[in-house]
Formats: sequence, structure tokens, C-alpha cells
Amino acid sequence: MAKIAPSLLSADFGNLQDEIKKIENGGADYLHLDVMDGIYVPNITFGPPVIRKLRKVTKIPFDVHLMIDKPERHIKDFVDAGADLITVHQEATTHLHRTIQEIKSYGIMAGVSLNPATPLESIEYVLGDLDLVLIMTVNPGFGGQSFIESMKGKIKRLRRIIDERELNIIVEVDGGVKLDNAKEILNCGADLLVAGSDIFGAEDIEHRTRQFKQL
Ligand SMILES: O=C(CO)[C@@H](O)[C@H](O)COP(=O)(O)O
Ligand SMILES: [Co+2]
Repeated sequence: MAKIAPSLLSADFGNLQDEIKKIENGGADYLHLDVMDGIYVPNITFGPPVIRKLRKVTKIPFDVHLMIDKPERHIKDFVDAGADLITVHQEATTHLHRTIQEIKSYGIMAGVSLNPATPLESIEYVLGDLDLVLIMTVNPGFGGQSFIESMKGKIKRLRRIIDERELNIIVEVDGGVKLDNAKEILNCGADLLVAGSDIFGAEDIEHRTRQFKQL
């Protein structure tokens, strides 16, 4: 069964509690929280205070995707706010190994995300330390962009490496994932799909979440 993490970025920000209830009822596995700082990516979203408030209204695990420069400055703040999984960008932190160890020291899951142009080789020596690798299939910063087709090969290669090394790592795919391309992405080796606009833009958010779960 597909695992699904709806991205709150495309939700109605004036009605977050209701929006989260809908994806919970639809059987979502995680809530994907896109944190953007206007520096690492051009857009600005929200930070720990909003996540801390959301933590009080839902039990769904929080998948926090940090698109911020030097994320090591803020890991503890996001842990305290209620993150269950923190993913940092390989491109945003100089001492990636140290940042991963810090996340893990708080007893939560650690992930690393790669932009479309960043090779898998860049995380070769930290793979064994990771719980999750997030393959970006759009350039980060905005919801509603088109899936970059050449990323399918990257997902397949990552799956092969994980299987060959017998690692226990979740392959998450983020950007341009829709109901009509989701099956193909799962067949490439993805375990966990992020979908923002296709879920929160749907007429019936709960039903659309369930459709993803049934893939
Ligand atoms: O991290 C990001 C964008 O930077 C994503 O999580 C998007 O929010 C996904 O949105 P859709 O492409 O599914 O609309
Ligand atoms: Co994201």
C-alpha cells in the first residue's frame, strides 16, 4: 500500500485544523510541512510556532521538510515544536554528517533531501546514517509545479543502491506528484509520496487522500 504525506503548503491557511482533519480521515501517513526561509528558496512559509500549535490539534506524524539555509541553527526548535522526522537539504548545510547526527540525537527520524541537479553520490557516505532520502522532483520553493521526468531514473538508482546495501531507508518523492503519475513513481521504487496541490486542491480532500492510499 502507498504511503502518503499531503503537503500543507497547498492547504487553506485560514482553516488549517479542518484541512488536517480531512487528510487524517483519508488515511494519510504523515503531514508534510514545508518550511521555507526566503534565502535557501525564494518563498517564505512558516516556522516552529505554527508547527507547535498544529501539534496540539493532531496526532499525525509530522514530516518537516526544511528548505532553509544552515538548518543546523534550528534543529532543536523544530524538535521541540513536535517534528517526528526532520529532512534537511544536502545543499543547505556544510557539515551534513554533523547535522544528521544532531537530528538523530533527539530520537527522531533524520532525512536528507536532494535537489534535482544534486547527484546521489553526494550522500554516499551518510546513507548508512539516514532514515529517509527525499528526492525532489521539482526545484524547491513552490507547490503546483510539474514533475521533472528525468528524476525517475534517479529514484530507480537510489532504490537499487538501498536494496544492494540492504539499508532500511524510506524513499520519499516530492514535487509534481499527482494521482495520475503516482503509480509510476511508486513503481520506480518510492515508498512515500508527497502531494500538495493534487490533494488540497481537490474538491473532496478526504476522498483524494484515500485514492492515493488505495494505489
Ligand atoms: O517541498 C515542496 C516544494 O518545495 C513540496 O512539498 C510541494 O509543496 C509539493 O507541492 P505539489 O508539487 O505536490 O503541488
Ligand atoms: Co516538501
